[in-house]
Formats: sequence, C-alpha cells, structure tokens
Amino acid sequence: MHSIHKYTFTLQHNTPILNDKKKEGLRMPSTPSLPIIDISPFRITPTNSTFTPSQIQTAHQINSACTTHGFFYLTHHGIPDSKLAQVLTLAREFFALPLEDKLKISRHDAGGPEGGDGARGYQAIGENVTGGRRDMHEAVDWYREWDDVATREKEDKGKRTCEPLKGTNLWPEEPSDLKGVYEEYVEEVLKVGEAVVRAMGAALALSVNGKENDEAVDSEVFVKSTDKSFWVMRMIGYPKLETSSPASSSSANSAVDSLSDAEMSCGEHTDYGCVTLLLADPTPGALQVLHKDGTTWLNADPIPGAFVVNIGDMMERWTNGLWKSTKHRVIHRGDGFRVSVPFFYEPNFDAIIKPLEACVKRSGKDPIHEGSTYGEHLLGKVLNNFY
Ligand SMILES: O=C(O)CCC(=O)C(=O)O
Ligand SMILES: [Fe+2]
Repeated sequence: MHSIHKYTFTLQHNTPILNDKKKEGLRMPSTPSLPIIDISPFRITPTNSTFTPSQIQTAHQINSACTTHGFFYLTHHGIPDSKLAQVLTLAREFFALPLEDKLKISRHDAGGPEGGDGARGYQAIGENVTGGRRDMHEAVDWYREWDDVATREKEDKGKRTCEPLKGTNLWPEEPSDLKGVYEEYVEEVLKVGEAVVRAMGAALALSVNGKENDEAVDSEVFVKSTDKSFWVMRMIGYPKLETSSPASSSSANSAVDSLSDAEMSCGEHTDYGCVTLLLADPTPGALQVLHKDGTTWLNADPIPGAFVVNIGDMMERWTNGLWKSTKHRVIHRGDGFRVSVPFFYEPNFDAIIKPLEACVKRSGKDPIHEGSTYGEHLLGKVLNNFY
C-alpha cells in the first residue's frame, strides 16, 4: 500500500495536493502524467521505407506511451477545432431530445422482428452493462456499413430480421444535420486513425527490429490490417451522478467495490479493439485511467483540440503484451451533462489478429493468443453484451 495516498492528479499540472505539514521533509514521488504526442510527421503517406528524424522522434514517444500507459494525448491531427465542437454540440442536442424521439432509433436484439443487429442504435440510460453493473449513460452506436448492404436489403424482402452486426446504421431525424456532419467526421477521423497506426507500426519496428530477433516487424502491418477498418463510433451522454462520492481512495478495488450499480457512469474496462480516438467535452475529472501501479486512477482531463488516444485488446494481442490495453472508467460527478464521442479505429472484419512473431520473441513469453479474425472477436463481444 502507499503510505501517501491523497493525491489529486490533473493533466496540465499533475500537482499532488498535500497539506503543508506533510509537505515538509517529503520527497515527492515522480508524478505520472499522460504524454502529449504530435502526430503530424505521420499524416503523410511514406514514399520510401526510411523514417524522417521527426517520425523517429514521434515513434519513440508512441512506443514509450504504449509501454507505460497505453494512453496519450494526440495533437496536430488535422481536424479543425470547429469540426470537433460541432460534433459535440450535435451530440448534446440529440441527448436533449425527449426520450420517445431518441427511442425511434433504438438498438434491438439481432434476429428479432424489429430488424435489430444487436449493435447499432440508441441505448437508454442504464441499458449498457459493464462488468455486470449498469452504466449511467445513454449512447448511440454506428459501425462501418457493409459493402453489400443494398443487395442484402433487397433479398431480405421486408422480413426485417438480421444477424448480429449485419444491420445498417440508424440515424436520428433530429438534429437534422447530425448525419451529414458525422459522416464527414468519420472520413476525417479514419485518416487520423491511419496515421496513428502507421506511427505505431514504426514505433514497434524501431523498438523491436534488430534486437536479438531474426524476425522483423513490418512497419505497415497495422495499416494493412485496418485499410477497411470495421470502425465503431459511439456518441455518449452522461448525466451527472446524483449519489454521493465514495470514500476517498486511490485504491481501484476499494473505490469500485464501495459503489452500488447506479453509481458508475461507465464501469472499469479495457477497449476490446485496436485504437480509440476519444473526443470529449471539457468536463474535468470524469475519465480516469488506471496507472501501471494498479491502484492509482489518473484523471485524463481533455486538452482542447486534442484526442485522448488509447490502445485496445487487439493491439495488446498483436504485441504479445509488450503494449498493454489499459483499464479506464468514467465517474461523472462534475457540473452539467457530459458528452463524449469515442471513435474506435478497428481492424478489418476479416483481419487475422495474432501475436507478431518478433514481439513474441522480444517479450520472452509464449504467444498470449492463438489468433482469430477481428470479426470473430467482435461477434463474441456482441453476443456476450460486450463483456
Ligand atoms: O466517455 C469517455 O470518456 C470514455 C468512454 C469509454 O471508455 C468507452 O466508450 O469505451
Ligand atoms: Fe473505453
């Protein structure tokens, strides 16, 4: 256990708050913080296989961030602030609608008469469950559309039943410009995702290749496996939690265990895919990231114009655990209604994800997984309510 456990972490300053008496004679531990990474060197398609000095610098920062935290801030990604603001404003406008309007695009179970696919659509507050507990948020999910969707709809001849994940996206009528703005946003954020996984490939190649390995990492491996990314975009609304704060604690377990199921905005989890690009409104103190020590929760407060980026379970599998997908959670006790729009930049549905040979050797461990397609992994998640 920590002898000093009452720290408040904020991202810009990371200042541990101690009372004056305790400050005296105390050697301050180094304060953890999430790194800030400029992705601009990787926004251009490489013309040859050598990296520029600025790419090498960014790649090293990515390797360090993914090894240490699995989380970082991403700047210089090319999406204007005005566009990010528009996406968040539209989310806020949608969630402010009467429930009956939001229910018009409800998510339904796959195979049922409503034509749901168990994945796309709106979930009201408390419908989403994480780790067996109801999450106090509402959300709409959109996925990459299938290329053959028009043919399938014709063949369906009005039966309106659907296999898991095989439906089409549900867009609200109001706000009327939401669909157009969000579809444009998807195109832009896909480019950011590509730049990030290109940088991650470079980071891995630079850190692993030539280090007692006869295998090398192809730095384009993630770009190739995500060129038809089966992405998910989730628009989330969080009402302020009404219940009182749990006993102040830096212990992950005691904090979680003392909460009833009504008290989590989004329960502790890792993301199940490749790379998450999180856009969130400025509400501080809501998103918390579990530090490597396994007990300290760090506030990942938004930095204006930056994405909070984290790696998911598929990246951990690819790297055979060299990079960890980190636990995080949302506890929104701040002011007002919080909105966030995470974009999950995922592998292609049929991409086979298994530990890269060079990473297996570097890790000195047996492969952590025998390999499966991303689609199989995702279907397992959908069928088990994303456990
Ligand atoms: O809203 C947030 O800040 C994070 C949401 C999240 O972790 C998720 O949807 O996976
Ligand atoms: Fe998450």
